[in-house]
Amino acid sequence: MEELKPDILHEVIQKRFAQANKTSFGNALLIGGSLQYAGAILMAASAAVSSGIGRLTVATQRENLTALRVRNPEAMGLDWSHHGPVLDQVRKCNVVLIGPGMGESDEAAELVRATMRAMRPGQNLVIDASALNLIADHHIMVPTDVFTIATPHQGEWAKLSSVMIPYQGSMELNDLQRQNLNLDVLVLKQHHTVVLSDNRQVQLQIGGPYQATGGMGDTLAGMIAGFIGQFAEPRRATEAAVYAHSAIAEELAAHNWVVQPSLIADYLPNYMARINTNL
Ligand SMILES: NC(=O)C1=CN([C@@H]2O[C@H](COP(=O)(O)OP(=O)(O)OC[C@H]3O[C@@H](n4cnc5c(N)ncnc54)[C@H](OP(=O)(O)O)[C@@H]3O)[C@@H](O)[C@H]2O)[C@@H](O)CC1
Ligand SMILES: Nc1ncnc2c1ncn2[C@@H]1O[C@H](COP(=O)(O)OP(=O)(O)O)[C@@H](O)[C@H]1O
Ligand SMILES: [Mg+2]
Repeated sequence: MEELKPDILHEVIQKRFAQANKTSFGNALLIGGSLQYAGAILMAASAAVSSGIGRLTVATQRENLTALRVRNPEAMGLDWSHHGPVLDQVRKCNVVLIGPGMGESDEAAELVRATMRAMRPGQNLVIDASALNLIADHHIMVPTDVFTIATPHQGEWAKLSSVMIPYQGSMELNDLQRQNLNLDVLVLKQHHTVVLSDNRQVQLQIGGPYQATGGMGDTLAGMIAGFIGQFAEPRRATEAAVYAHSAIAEELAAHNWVVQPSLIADYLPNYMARINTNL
């Protein structure tokens, strides 16, 4: 399979134009974070903010909103139990990330279903973690007219696609199920993650076991949403985020036994400036 190369970063990460304002860099909505898994959506939010998204709203369980405001005052917050305002925001933004730390309650399933129904052509949807399991368990249809990116780990992909882990080495099988599930891009996370889309299959050749820690995927999901929100062409933006996430981890691993996912978000603005400076 073709290697995902660093060229993707130069292609995707574009210098900001002088007259730009926050509306020039996307409007993202992140949905997730039950009481038990609040950290997942907070890590995703930090990653999206650090990536440079123009505007960010997080819909989460009410009790998590104070932590969100303390950790990322840049983000706006919504109580996810009020579907009306959440769905209004779904319609306004150009990218939605749903799933990190969402949990698998019936209420969470209802919100996944309602979000999918509210989305319109031209919008982008990143589906991660609990949302993938909810889609599988509740037979929720992924919309065909929205650009969708799924980011499962191998356990989540086995459940969603019925391609069991020993068979996931077959890109033919994975890609067939990607298409059957109406997914435009499949980011199948593992050591050397693969990214599958129409007529293109690439594999990451960087990164390592210093990334094997909870929250690493939540951080990647926030980066993908942040990159898609502000850079043209969602497939390339996804690939760039996948590359940058592991490249930063690899840099940090030179001096750190384990790479804390939050540290990746902290280093992201510096890493991006080294790819393409705004000066
Ligand atoms: N701080 C927070 O708030 C955090 C919150 N988080 C959030 O919590 C939610 C639940 O996440 P989770 O980690 O409890 O279980 P989850 O990923 O659903 O796995 C379930 C089972 O699948 C398997 N499995 C797992 N990985 C696999 C792999 N790579 N390859 C193959 N199989 C794999 C494994 O089953 P086993 O193989 O052990 O039978 C595992 O027990 C989710 O929304 C997430 O975003 C986390 O991000 C952590 C930090
Ligand atoms: N041994 C490894 N080598 C390279 N990358 C890894 C390794 N282990 C985990 N990762 C990366 O860490 C992330 C884990 O994602 P995920 O399982 O969704 O974590 P979480 O849900 O806890 O945030 C993925 O991007 C995966 O590729
Ligand atoms: Mg995950």
